[in-house]
Amino acid sequence: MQVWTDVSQVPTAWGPSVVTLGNFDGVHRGHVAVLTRMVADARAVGAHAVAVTFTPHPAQVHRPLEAPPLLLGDADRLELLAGTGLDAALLVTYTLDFARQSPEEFVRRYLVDALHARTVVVGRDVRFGWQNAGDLTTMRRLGERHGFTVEVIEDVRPDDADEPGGYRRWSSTWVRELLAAGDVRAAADVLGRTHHVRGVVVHGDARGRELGYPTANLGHVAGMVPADGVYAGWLRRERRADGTPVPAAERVLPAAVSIGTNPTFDGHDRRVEAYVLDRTDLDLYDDEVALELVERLRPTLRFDSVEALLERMARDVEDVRAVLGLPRA
Ligand SMILES: Cc1cc2nc3c(=O)[nH]c(=O)nc-3n(C[C@H](O)[C@H](O)[C@H](O)COP(=O)(O)O)c2cc1C
Ligand SMILES: Nc1ncnc2c1ncn2[C@@H]1O[C@H](COP(=O)(O)OP(=O)(O)O)[C@@H](O)[C@H]1O
Repeated sequence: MQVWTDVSQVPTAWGPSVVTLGNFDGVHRGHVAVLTRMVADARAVGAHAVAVTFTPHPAQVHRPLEAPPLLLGDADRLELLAGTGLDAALLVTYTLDFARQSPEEFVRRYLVDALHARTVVVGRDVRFGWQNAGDLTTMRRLGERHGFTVEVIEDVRPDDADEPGGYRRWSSTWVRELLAAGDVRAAADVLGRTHHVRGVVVHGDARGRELGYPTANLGHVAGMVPADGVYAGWLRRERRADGTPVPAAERVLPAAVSIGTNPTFDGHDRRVEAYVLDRTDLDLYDDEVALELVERLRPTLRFDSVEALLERMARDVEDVRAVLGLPRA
């Protein structure tokens, strides 16, 4: 998949294209269903499939105080978009200047002149252009003027959509709610994969090693951090600080993940840290790692003594083994 960060980077001879617009935060099952179908349609008519997407999230520009936490960082979002088979993604830097374009200007510059859109795929509730002035009717009118068709995508429903109790459409909002409640299992059902966060390993309070549980502390976490608590998961070593490759057998390691302020030690900062089971020999400092969160085991607790915390951590580790299907120690 080609990635352009500005419309000027689109090759002049690019196209024809089938284009869709969206934030695609989380690249959840609804997004994937729409995008894979769009890719198939584009292939069938010999066109390129392109997604136009934005960074930062428009809500962060227009309503920074109310903007939702993003499920994924840009790198992960692009990687998952690439996985759907898209030929290209145009990652537009979203600024107030960009937002000031009229619906007509945006469509002409981006969809028509640069991407040579033959088909534009949108949801029924699409809004675009300054003050969200453009809607589906506007897009259809612009399509007639500029020679593209508009395809409206209906909700792709979960298989059990007709179950009693009704259904809820797959959405980024739903995933955020589930993560805020710590329900990473249910979030995985909506995402179609295990949720992960990513960061570079930084120095913590140098206590973990003394306790017998060294933990890799994540700095600058990308991706939505779920509710405080202890989680079973996997630590994926993605990039070593010195650029040397990680041996295949050392890439994905079982981990007990702690998210919280370490109240037992009167901590204040919220930490995201992971203990790799049965290892004390790792050096993860400055490595980029992803933490896949499979199941929440318990809330974060304030223990009366370090011994009580250690006893509980030993149990956590056994719970992690059970969740991940690893043999007991
Ligand atoms: C599996 C696991 C469970 C944990 N549970 C708690 C907890 O319930 N309460 C708490 O205060 N700290 C908890 N911690 C965090 C420890 O307090 C923390 O790892 C320790 O203070 C080391 O900090 P450091 O990495 O900054 O050196 C947990 C850590 C792990 C790995
Ligand atoms: N099993 C392990 N899980 C996580 N990190 C480990 C492990 N073994 C060694 N390490 C290394 O030890 C560091 C954590 O040690 P710790 O004493 O908790 O110090 P700090 O919290 O100050 O970084 C990690 O960043 C990593 O480089």
